[in-house]
Amino acid sequence: MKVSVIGMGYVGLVATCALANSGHEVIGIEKDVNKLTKLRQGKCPIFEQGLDELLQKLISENRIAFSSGIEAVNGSDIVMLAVGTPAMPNGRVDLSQVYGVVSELVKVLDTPTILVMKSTVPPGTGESICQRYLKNTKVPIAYISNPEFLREGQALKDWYYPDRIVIGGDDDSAIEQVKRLYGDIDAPILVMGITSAEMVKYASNAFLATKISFINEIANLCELVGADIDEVAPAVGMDSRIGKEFLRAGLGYGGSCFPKDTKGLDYVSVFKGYNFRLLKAVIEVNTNQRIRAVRKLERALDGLAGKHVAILGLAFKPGTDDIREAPSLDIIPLLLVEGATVTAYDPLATENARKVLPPDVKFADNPYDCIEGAQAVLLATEWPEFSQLDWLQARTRMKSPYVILDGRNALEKDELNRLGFQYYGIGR
Ligand SMILES: NC(=O)C1=CN([C@@H]2O[C@H](COP(=O)(O)OP(=O)(O)OC[C@H]3O[C@@H](n4cnc5c(N)ncnc54)[C@H](O)[C@@H]3O)[C@@H](O)[C@H]2O)C=CC1
Ligand SMILES: O=C(O)[C@H]1O[C@H](OP(=O)(O)OP(=O)(O)OC[C@H]2O[C@@H](n3ccc(=O)[nH]c3=O)[C@H](O)[C@@H]2O)[C@H](O)[C@@H](O)[C@@H]1O
Repeated sequence: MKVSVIGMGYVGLVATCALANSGHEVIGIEKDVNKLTKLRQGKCPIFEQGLDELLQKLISENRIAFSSGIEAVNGSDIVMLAVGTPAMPNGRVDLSQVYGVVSELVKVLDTPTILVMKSTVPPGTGESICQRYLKNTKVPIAYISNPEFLREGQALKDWYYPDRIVIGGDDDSAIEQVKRLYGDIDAPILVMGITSAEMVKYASNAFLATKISFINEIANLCELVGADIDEVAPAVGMDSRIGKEFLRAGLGYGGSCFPKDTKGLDYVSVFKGYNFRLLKAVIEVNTNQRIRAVRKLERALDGLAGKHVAILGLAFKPGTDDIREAPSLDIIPLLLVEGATVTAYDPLATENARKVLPPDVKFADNPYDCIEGAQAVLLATEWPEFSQLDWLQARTRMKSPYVILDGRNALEKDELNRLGFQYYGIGR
């Protein structure tokens, strides 16, 4: 099939490469000329294991193309939208990129097509687009909601092996065409109304965020009653009705989607006159989890003023250079405000973090230099290299009282205590 994908962010680029790799004729459309130049050279603007290689292979085999002009969509069987839907400060979803593209599309399209919404948009958006933009177009444009569930760091695997494919629409022929798009993927395909498909995406992210905030609350309680979350969480998760995934306690969820989608769904609820209390609590617990970490450091160091804290890990999770809504970005400014000195290290995300963190943060080239002279280490992202660190050597680089706050429960507590550290985890 001939497919245009608009927006070469994370999702758009993965979709473009994966669809081209599946044999579709794909053109990726991006308005940011810097990104476009990189893409044409075979360089991904984001880090994702295996994506650079796939992009280069597709370019060398002439199986992928990029354009900055939206007119390139003409002749496509499917036009897929993967532009950003960021949160506004009040939590409302900023749909300006989506509406901007849709209003341009209806002007330039001169061949019938199917508009497939990959971006995460609040329930009701698709119906509103159909009413406002797709009623009296020059050529017929069908609308399909097709939310994406991939995770950063394993995006290609998630694309090819999804748990389900959700197709929301009411045009049978368009639904069949979109099913063909995923013809090589072996997964259940669920067809439903447009608004239900949009809700599936928000409900899924909100539920996963709820699991994380729930286990964080249990971990906080474990600390008070003397239980160990490492023993509790796996045993709880073994109940197949609960499931073992997303029960890792830590500094709370970050990333480009859970924070914005939970706030976005809460905004929709308020707007519709519904008080989604549980969701509000999930968001509040997530914020508090960062603050609790700062307070733990403050107690362990007997105040933060004049103390040196080393931060290991800046990305919102390992395997990515993405720092959007990362716990480190909330915690570091709090430490600075309390008068601490901060050094930081991340194997991939330093350059991205440097652009947004205050200038007084010092960045190290390796974990040992980061730890040098620090009284406390906060492990904020569970990169494997941190668990494999020579902690004995690390201790010789630190100063008393040798505090480790393991914000991801990724380190060997007993071993670190044996080496003379004051170890603190989350609920262990
Ligand atoms: N990042 C992720 O892991 C996932 C994201 N999503 C959803 O996918 C959507 C996209 O997310 P990201 O890829 O992270 O977004 P992003 O914000 O990183 O990228 C969006 C891209 O669209 C481009 N763009 C905006 N307007 C354009 C226009 N008129 N013409 C051409 N290009 C245009 C921007 O320049 C940018 O490169 C969001 O709705 C997000 O919620 C869904 C699942 C996973
Ligand atoms: O809508 C999206 O953008 C995507 O959001 C998440 O994917 P992603 O943000 O890439 O990352 P996750 O692996 O889900 O982790 C999100 C955050 O939760 C945290 N987390 C995750 C699991 C856990 O048990 N505990 C925990 O604190 C991670 O550290 C990370 O900060 C979802 O997992 C995807 O299904 C979804 O498509």
